[in-house]
Amino acid sequence: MKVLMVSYEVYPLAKVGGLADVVGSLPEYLKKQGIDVQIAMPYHRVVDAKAKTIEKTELVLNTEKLKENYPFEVYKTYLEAGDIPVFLLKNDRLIDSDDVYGGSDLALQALGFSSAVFQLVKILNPDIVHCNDWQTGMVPVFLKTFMNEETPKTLLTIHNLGYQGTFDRYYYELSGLPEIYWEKGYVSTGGMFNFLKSGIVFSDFVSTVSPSYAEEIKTEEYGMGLNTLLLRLGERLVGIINGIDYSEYDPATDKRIPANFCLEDLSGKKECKKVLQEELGLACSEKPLIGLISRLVDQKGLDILAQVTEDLMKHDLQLVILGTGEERYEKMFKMLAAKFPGKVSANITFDINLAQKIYAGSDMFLMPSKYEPCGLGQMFAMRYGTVPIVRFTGGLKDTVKEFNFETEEGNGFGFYEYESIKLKEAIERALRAYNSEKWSTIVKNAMKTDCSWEKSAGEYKKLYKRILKSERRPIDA
Ligand SMILES: Nc1ncnc2c1ncn2[C@@H]1O[C@H](COP(=O)(O)OP(=O)(O)O[C@H]2O[C@H](CO)[C@@H](O)[C@H](O)[C@H]2O)[C@@H](O)[C@H]1O
Repeated sequence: MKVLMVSYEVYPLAKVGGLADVVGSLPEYLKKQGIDVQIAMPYHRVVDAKAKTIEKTELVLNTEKLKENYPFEVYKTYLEAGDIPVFLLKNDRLIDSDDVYGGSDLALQALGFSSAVFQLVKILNPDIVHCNDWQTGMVPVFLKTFMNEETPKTLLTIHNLGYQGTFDRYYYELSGLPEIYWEKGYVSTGGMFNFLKSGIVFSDFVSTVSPSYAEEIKTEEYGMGLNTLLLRLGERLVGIINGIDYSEYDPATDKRIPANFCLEDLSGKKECKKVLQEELGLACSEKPLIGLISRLVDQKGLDILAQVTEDLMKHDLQLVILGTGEERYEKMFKMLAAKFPGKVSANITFDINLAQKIYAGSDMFLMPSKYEPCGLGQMFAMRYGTVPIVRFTGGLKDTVKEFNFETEEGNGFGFYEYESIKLKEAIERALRAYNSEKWSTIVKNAMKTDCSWEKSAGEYKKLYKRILKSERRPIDA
């Protein structure tokens, strides 16, 4: 079975968030399941610094379905893990920024890229095209509109419904697609061209990154205006929990952390904490150290955290933040660090090595998300013996269970209602547990939680088979 995965982010070539982690690691595990996987992504400028070798191919992909042609040259590299071919689609006019999402015209860039992928599909001839997020939402539209018998089936994975890629109608006119799609509301919401919705309407199957989120997005509360459409998908909407790469992220062998450790010998974790405290100017002590690594955006529950930070500071604890995002949150954490030196460290930067040190050196990991399609942070944290404190929503609900002092089951702490008081109570429960004799049991339970890709890659394989067997989905289903 041949699968072409299409994504804007692929770790290590270009990473902004969790999308990169998933598309950078899942293919290796799919290959182990016997699937022939290839990847297509834009040739972002950052790729040059991350790829070991890049070769130019003879291929040029014309965006002939669009009103104007934006030729994409095709380069090729490989993901070291699993030796997976990656096609890099290059057009310097459209990809004109050092930042993955910093392009001067992101709508045109994504439209051009998707149209070029359509041409690439005709050349590579996969059985399934597996698209990811709004940036690739137009690929299924081009495929279904101009399809013949050989056209592959399509799967669109939603990593985050909060980002739909909505743009002015002007871009729909550039797409060269039939006006009837607009009239029927297949490609728009509220008078705007909506890339993600287009992808959902035109894909054969849609998946998201946890079973709970797959249920949640059918409701008004989480559906971001697309709940009715998602509900109508019925069996064609599937939730598969993400995994993390257990060979790359292994506390027993990870070279990015100051000392290695494992379930049987946790002494290295203490060393990681000490070095982290020293590096970040925190007082070296046994006090519980809470880490938070996140894009600093509303989704991540930072508004309810803001309401309780002062109260939390009354406790004997330390807090390390790593993130970038909305200015108000960046400012909030900087001010907190200034007010509580030695107790709070705010690192407003993007640094994957520091992230690793925080996952390994913290005692607890905070993720109070308003919504969370899957969440990888809590998985990395647990792998490194760091106990998650989460809001039980989406993938957080599927991976973290409240520790029960009687049965000694559970790998973390959490709360359901999106309220600051509930968050504060969950943190306080974790702090009490830290000072109890049960703490090492909780740490070990977290480390024993299986977040590896093996099982989920098997689920994707089953889904691909199901997609191949099923009828093509009519556009207006
Ligand atoms: N400043 C910084 N420096 C270094 N590393 C940083 C960083 N800020 C964030 N990261 C890293 O970026 C990744 C974030 O992944 P998440 O899955 O937790 O969230 P994200 O919202 O980006 O992903 C979306 O897609 C993923 C993948 O499907 C879903 O799990 C998730 O729920 C959904 O919101 C982690 O690897 C984290 O360590």
